[in-house]
Amino acid sequence: MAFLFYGKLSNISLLKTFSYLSNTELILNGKRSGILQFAALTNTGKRFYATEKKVYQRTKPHCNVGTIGHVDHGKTTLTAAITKVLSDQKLAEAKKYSDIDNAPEEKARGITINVAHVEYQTSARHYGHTDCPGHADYIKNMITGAAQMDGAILVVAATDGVMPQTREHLLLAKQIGVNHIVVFINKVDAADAEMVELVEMEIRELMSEMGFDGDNVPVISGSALYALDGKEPEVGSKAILKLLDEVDKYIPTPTRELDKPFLLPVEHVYSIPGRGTVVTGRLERGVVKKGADCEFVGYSKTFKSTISGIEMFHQILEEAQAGDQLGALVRGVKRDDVRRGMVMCKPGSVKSNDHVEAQVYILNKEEGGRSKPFTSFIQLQMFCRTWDCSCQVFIPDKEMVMPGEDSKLILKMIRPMVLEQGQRFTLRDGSLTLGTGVVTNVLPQLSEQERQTITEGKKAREKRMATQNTK
Ligand SMILES: Nc1nc2c(ncn2[C@@H]2O[C@H](COP(=O)(O)OP(=O)(O)OP(=O)(O)O)[C@@H](O)[C@H]2O)c(=O)[nH]1
Ligand SMILES: [Mg+2]
Repeated sequence: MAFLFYGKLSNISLLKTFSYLSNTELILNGKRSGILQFAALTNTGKRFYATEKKVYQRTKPHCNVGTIGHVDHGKTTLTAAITKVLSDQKLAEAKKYSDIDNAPEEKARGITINVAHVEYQTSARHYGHTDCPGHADYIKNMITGAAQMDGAILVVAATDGVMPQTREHLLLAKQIGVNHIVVFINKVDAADAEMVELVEMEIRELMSEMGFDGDNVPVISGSALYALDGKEPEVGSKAILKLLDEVDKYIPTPTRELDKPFLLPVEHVYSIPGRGTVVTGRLERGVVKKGADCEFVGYSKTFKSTISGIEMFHQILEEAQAGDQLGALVRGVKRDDVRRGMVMCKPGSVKSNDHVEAQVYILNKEEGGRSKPFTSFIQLQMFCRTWDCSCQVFIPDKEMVMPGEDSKLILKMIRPMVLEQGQRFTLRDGSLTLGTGVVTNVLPQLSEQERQTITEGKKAREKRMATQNTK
């Protein structure tokens, strides 16, 4: 943030010399007062300074990427090098290594993640780029979607080749649906050509083994350090530009949520005398028009209706877009037919389900989680969109999950709800948040008998808890 002006507010004439001030952030007596408005300034007589605040201009498609890979392979150096090389073309602000590595803390659902968000552009796109300082931060960031990646740059040092965290990050990326990965073989200044070739073969093989298109993934080799230091452009800055070119081409621009069939998780249901039933919520995706057919799905029910009116802030709309908080008047639906947690969507566009595979990060005690591990068959409450539902947990590939670990889990729910691949959720045990996760696979629906077993398990558990409390 550029420091522009410091003075007394009574001195308005001085302010006017800064014609671009209407686009600046005002800090009054140390407190941020939002975007500067001339009208708000007159006669306050307080000391202030104004700083420039950049406004995001949507001129290019946006895409979120990040660097992943083994410790010390050069993820942060590469991030800094990208901003350096692009700043020479006025497409980024150069960030120093230390600016990136001192990542600020971010809270994502009770979990603290150190994550640096860097911004840059190529001629084709605008990028948000995530770099984390440590392995644990990568794991948490990827699972919670703190900065959801549309694609990633896998950094592999030519001096080391594939290492345990190279595998782990790739596996996690595959698991949570980051399918487009561009590889950067780094540190070629410290390895011979033969070595670089071997590492490329190794990484292609590993990626194929994990279900990526190993034969065709773009692999670029270079030296992030040389690019950052402005040395030997062939392996330095030119390699970075080649990498960015491949990122532009290989990682698809995410489809805009507006292009998808509409979906609204129901928050509240009201009955308005003389008019009918109104459901409210935030439109998660798509565009909804007055007169459109809709379907309600959730809590084992599915039924159709028509949207006869849309309102936002007590004003009537013809059409609402993803992101809008709206109320929809629905024809022929009784108040008791709909409840919070159902979704209102384009007919046939989603299904409910009660059995999923997920990748979950379990909070440790400091993050507000449990202090003890848990094993299969534990009953938890799953919170997702506007609903919550009891579920039974299975750990498919280990005995128990420790706090602070991530794990694959199978979740069986007491009743079918709308669940989709890529959806994020929280697991809670009473008032304790146990973990956060992402649905990686929707599995075949449970049989009635299986669901009954979970219901009985839940009742038995509640009874046990009740007797424990009365003792
Ligand atoms: N020779 C050489 N060294 C490099 C290159 N890129 C990075 N390094 C060095 O490798 C070390 C680790 O680089 P970082 O960028 O911190 O690696 P990182 O992957 O971010 O490491 P973590 O965040 O700790 O996982 C540093 O000492 C860098 O200077 C390169 O292209 N060539
Ligand atoms: Mg780093």
